[in-house]
Amino acid sequence: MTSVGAFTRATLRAQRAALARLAAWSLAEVLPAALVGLLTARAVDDGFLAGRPTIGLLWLALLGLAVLVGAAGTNRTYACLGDLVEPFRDDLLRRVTAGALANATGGRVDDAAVARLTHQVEMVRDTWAGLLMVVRGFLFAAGAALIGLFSLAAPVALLVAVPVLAGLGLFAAVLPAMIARQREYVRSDEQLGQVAVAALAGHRDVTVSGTREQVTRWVGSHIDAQARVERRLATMAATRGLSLAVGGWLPVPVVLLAAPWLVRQGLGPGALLGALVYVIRGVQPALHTLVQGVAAGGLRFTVTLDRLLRTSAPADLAASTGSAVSAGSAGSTASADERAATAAADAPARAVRPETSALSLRAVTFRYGPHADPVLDDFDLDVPEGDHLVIVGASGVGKSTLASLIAGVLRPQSGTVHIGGLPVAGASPDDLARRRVLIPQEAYVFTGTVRDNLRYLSPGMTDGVITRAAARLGLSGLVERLGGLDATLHPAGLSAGERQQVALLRAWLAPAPVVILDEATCHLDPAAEARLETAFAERPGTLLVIAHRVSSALRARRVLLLDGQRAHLDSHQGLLTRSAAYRELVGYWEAGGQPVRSTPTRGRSAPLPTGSAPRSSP
Ligand SMILES: Nc1ncnc2c1ncn2[C@@H]1O[C@H](COP(=O)(O)OP(=O)(O)OP(=O)(O)O)[C@@H](O)[C@H]1O
Repeated sequence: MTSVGAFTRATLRAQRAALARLAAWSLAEVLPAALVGLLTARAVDDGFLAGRPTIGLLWLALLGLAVLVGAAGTNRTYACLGDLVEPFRDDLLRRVTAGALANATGGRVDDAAVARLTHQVEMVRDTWAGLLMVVRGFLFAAGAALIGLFSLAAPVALLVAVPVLAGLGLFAAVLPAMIARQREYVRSDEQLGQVAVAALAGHRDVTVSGTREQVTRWVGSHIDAQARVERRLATMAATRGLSLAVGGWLPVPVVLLAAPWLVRQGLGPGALLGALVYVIRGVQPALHTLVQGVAAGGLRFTVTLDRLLRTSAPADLAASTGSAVSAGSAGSTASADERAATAAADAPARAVRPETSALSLRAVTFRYGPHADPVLDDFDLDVPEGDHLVIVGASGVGKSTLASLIAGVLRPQSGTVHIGGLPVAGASPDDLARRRVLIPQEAYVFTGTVRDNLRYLSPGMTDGVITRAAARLGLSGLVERLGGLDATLHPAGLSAGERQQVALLRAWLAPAPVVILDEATCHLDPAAEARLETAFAERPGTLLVIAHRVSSALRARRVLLLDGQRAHLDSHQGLLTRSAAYRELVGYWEAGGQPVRSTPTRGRSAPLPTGSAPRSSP
């Protein structure tokens, strides 16, 4: 990848002629700065102090002429700046566009990314222009002042040069740390933005699932991090002030303290005044502009250009993927998710990060209120990777509560829950979202395009993958009925079954390897339910189903029966043989009724056997 230094050097080399023109007009611009001290000294020593005010005024008139030449120079430097900056912007834009094309997946360019990058290019162009003017201004203005000072009084020039160089050295020494802090700032600013957008976009889910407190903590931790970074940045600003004090202000007392000695060396009062004018009007503002300009725009320029060059390096990308433009070949995060989903849609037998799909609950106790009976009491459960577990039990026994505890939507009062080795307590919403998707009985859809509803858990998913997944789940007809991916979906216009199918397709596309269906097919007919459940069982990862019909239990590898007093884990056949409660439950189902809870009291759940063999593909 091209570095910021290499890119700017190459740009400057390619624009030598424009740089030479800028330098020539800059010389004209700094003419007054070079002459101001000399002409002031002449006006005072040869004119006003010598009793010849006309001569003094003539010297000042000459200074006025120099100011006019300087103004013309300033005017022309801006025209030259355009010649330097516009080709720089064009180069960068070309590079960014080429990078976006190379990053395109499935023939689609990420429009939002291109818009963001283009905006950043404009920002880099502006800061580049500012930086050129600041550095050029310092070199010419401070150079002119020091040359003027030298020709007026060489010893004063030497006295001034020492603190100026010390101030510059101090600034140069802290510059790398400043760049690092600025980079940290940009990164944490971006992260906070992403977190805020995620929290805002999901506020309905957050409210519905009662996770407001966790999300508030999560956003709050990013705000605190941002505040810490800003404080560190402010400390750097203080160091900047120190270098300005040394380089810009120290020369004044140095010259004043040395004044008696300078006068003894034969320096007239006019020359002394002229020397101070060079320091106060020339060196000091030049240094101030340099330090402030480099610290603000320069740091932004370096950090933003660095990020642009990193994110839009078509050559590097082509090298890493073997092809500059090839469907599904780019190395971005979105395309990685897409590859996972493509694998899920096209080759269900292939594993999607199965190492993250095992579940375990240890000594979990949960109650809804401090004085309520525990819904789960000292409860243990192990679900191995790739399992297909159906949870059954009477209404109100705690099946949805268990699903919410596994998903991290509820937190137990005691005990631990792990998904793929990750402790659910304290996991961020992002971490949880990467591992599990929970579809409740009342599916969540929102007003927006069908595509946005389906990509809600997998942003960046291409239409091709969505269409293939819909076909795989037998939901192409639904997508067509809804008017296609571009059509706007109005939740009120959908039946409960259609809402469930949208949510199921969305869950299928999600990168999470653990899928929890909490009566998520209860509004579908048995045939549709069977088709969708079978498809989810073939999806790589672990599947948990809270059963609505006995047929779900027949399809599962294992069945977990919650009966209030005990929990039983076995195959459907095994439970039929061994558990009277299960036989009763199946009897209710077969009679077309809803099982009701028969045992209101709860005791310690029986320790459950921990199945170990992974589910095999049917
Ligand atoms: N938010 C809540 N506040 C207080 N109690 C609750 C809450 N949600 C559920 N409960 C109670 O917790 C117990 C378990 O409820 P849960 O919904 O987990 O059972 P379930 O087995 O999923 O029932 P169903 O099959 O009817 O959905 C029930 O007694 C229920 O009334």
